[in-house]
Amino acid sequence: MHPLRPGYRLLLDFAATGRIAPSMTYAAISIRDLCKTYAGGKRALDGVSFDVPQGTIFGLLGPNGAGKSTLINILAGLVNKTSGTASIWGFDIDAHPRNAKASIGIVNQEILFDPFFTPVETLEIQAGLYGVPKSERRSLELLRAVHLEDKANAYARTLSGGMKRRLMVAKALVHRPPVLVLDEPTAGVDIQLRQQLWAYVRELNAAGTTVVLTTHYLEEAEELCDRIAIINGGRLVANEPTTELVGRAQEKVVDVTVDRELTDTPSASCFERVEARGRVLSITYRKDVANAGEVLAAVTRDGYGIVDVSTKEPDLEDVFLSMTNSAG
Ligand SMILES: Nc1ncnc2c1ncn2[C@@H]1O[C@H](COP(=O)(O)OP(=O)(O)OP(=O)(O)O)[C@@H](O)[C@H]1O
Repeated sequence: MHPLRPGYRLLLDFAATGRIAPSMTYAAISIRDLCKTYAGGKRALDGVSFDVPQGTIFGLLGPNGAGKSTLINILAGLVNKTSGTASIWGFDIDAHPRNAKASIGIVNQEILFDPFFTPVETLEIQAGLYGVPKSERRSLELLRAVHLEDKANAYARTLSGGMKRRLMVAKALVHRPPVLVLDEPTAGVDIQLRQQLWAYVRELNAAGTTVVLTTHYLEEAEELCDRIAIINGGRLVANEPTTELVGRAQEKVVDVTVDRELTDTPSASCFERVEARGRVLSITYRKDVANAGEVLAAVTRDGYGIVDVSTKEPDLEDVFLSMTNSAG
């Protein structure tokens, strides 16, 4: 038996199977009534409660200053909460801080590592900090996974910004945490690298890792995340499957091309707004007030023939703005 730290015993189970054993009994992360008031009196979190289900890619969204980093830093053990509870992989962060820490890998917004170590040394040192035995380290495998194998022996200070960020991801994974948190991982990363990073996130998730990410790229959250929570001003304003959240945007736009130049702009009580350009009418309506058939019928009532119709589904940006505005 290895002289293991308590947290590492847990990790051996993951290492033995090569997969993270799912359990139906607890959420990957569970947060209840979490509050944080900073020393100066700023209330950054105000009674936040939610669960991150195991096996999901979970998006945590919110405008600048919403409290996302505060929440992640509490999970990481870097910020002390004022009240409430949080557990990671079933381990309460107060009662079992070591096991809780061993269960999570966090990629912070800031790039943090010693510029004089090489990537492979950086990962070996991190593995040492987590008590991962030498025989179970996989520094080169991780560097390959984040496309840095050819930089394994370069000084970290010579890496580009995108490479450093990928090294941060590899560093967060050395102890095989079942939960990976990425705090704004793609800020300042170009499109190609971003796609590589997301492809790797999807791979990790497919192998069983629960992923939590904060991002300002709403369309990415929409594309990647199974479920999205939105915080604003320290409060949770939404926590739903992505499809339901998007479905909650009530406004819909239908572009109608008519059979002749528009001489006047048709109006109807079911239209929220109308814009006319040449032969095209862009009509905004509320899904809870009217349907597309009623909107089109109103256009033909005005004597226009319809040549073409296209609709635009609301994206997360619309939902996000309407929710954060109404909560504010
Ligand atoms: N150490 C601190 N002391 C005092 N106030 C703080 C401290 N850290 C954060 N805050 C304040 O708490 C609030 C929440 O900040 P936090 O960094 O958690 O937000 P965020 O959602 O992560 O924002 P961003 O997307 O800009 O990183 C902000 O008003 C911030 O100014």
